[in-house]
Amino acid sequence: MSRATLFDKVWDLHTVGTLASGQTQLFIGLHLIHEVTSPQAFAMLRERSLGVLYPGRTVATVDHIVPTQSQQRPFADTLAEQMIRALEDNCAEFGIRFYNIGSGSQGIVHVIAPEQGLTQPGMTIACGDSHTATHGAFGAIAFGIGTSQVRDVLATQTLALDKLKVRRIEMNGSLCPGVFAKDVILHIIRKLGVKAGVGYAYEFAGSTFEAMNMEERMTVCNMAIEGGARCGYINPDAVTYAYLKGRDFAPQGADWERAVAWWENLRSDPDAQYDDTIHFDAAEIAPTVTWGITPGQGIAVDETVPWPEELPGEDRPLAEEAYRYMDLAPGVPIVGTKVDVCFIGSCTNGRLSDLREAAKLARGRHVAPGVKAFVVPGSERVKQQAEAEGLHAVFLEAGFEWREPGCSMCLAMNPDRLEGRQLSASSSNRNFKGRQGSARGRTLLMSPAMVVAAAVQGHITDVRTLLEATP
Ligand SMILES: CC(C)[C@H](C(=O)O)[C@@H](O)C(=O)O
Ligand code: SF4
Repeated sequence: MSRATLFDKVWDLHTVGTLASGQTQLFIGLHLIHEVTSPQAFAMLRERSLGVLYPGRTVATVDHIVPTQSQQRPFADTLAEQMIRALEDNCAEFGIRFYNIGSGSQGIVHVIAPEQGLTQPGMTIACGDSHTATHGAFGAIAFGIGTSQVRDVLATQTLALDKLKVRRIEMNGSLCPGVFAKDVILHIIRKLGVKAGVGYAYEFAGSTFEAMNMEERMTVCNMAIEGGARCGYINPDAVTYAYLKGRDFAPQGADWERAVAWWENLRSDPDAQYDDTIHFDAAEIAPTVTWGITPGQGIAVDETVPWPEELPGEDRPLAEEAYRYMDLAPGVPIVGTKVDVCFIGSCTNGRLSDLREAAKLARGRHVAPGVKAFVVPGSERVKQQAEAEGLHAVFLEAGFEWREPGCSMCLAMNPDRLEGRQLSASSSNRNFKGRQGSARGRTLLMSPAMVVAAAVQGHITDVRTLLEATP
């Protein structure tokens, strides 16, 4: 198998057969489920009197609907209570491992699987959730699926799929101070657009990604879908293996050596054929922030909101819609935009290294008057580790709230919501209209460090100006 990409190799190794439709029947190694997209799938199984074929290959957690303040049961929200009950019942009935609240391992699905070593190189991973590409950071082929496909995986452990093309996104060089993995992916999406990846898997390659730790790689792969790519991945390397070694579900002893040799074998060949290759230079990336209503409407923090004439013709109608919705005028600097709410968390930036970066900047500073700022760890383990390091104390002292793990205000299927026209500085991945709970609420996406900068200044701030003053 020379001249093959990791994507090709993993796809071929998991191909059960070709269906009459021409689609591939693909075996799914790991299936992750949460409370939002699974109940109907289980209902469909029951309707057809089907069971779960390999219950050991499905792992469940609860994340979207969990309150991040009082988690006392029954939840105040009866719909949320019903959803968690349904998951509890389904997992009990079908013998599926469930990381429930208080288990010590609950959290956002894309945070908990990697931290337990469930996510491994060369796997096929599916989840009824569009940000499943996060797991591609390990060199897995991981993608989001719909509820009827969740049913298919439960019943057959396979999916009927069309093979994707592969685009290599090569970035080389070091990131400038104040520039993080989040800025890298916001920059890529800004340059390529939110639809460019449709029909593609994105392979992120080059020295910039090689220099990233696993959590940074997850941040990048997490947002592949925001660039239209259903799946994004990075070839596994020594960084991947060092992260995985010793985790709960990682291979042990002699199996470990065998696994590493196998994973190495799955890396894209040096002369692999790609359907497309795009080059970026890391040095050209500045702290990046979105000004509009898609993750592609981003600018460097020291730029002004773009004029329609500066944008390609096809992007102008959406820009007009965004000026109106966001109440931001073209030509105006984004720095200085007043913020109401500052949110650090989500499957993009709710991991320990994100909280460490944020705490570094928050230390010795205070949230500006009138700003509500809160930190939501991505999982119970992240919370526990952060507390062991004293990060929670740094945040609390700086005037941030310190919450229980969950998706929280990333999409506001829980009590954490914007109100009215509030504007949020958010470390999450989507800035769609109404995304954070209020039909007219506004979201600016940025790195956790930029969220802290906004929180302490009360307005969008170039994090580099604070870094210079950070001891
Ligand atoms: C609720 C879920 C299906 C949804 C997704 O697919 O991504 C959510 O996680 C999101 O981020 O919008
Ligand atoms: S944190 Fe946000 S993006 Fe991630 S799974 Fe939850 S709702 Fe979706």
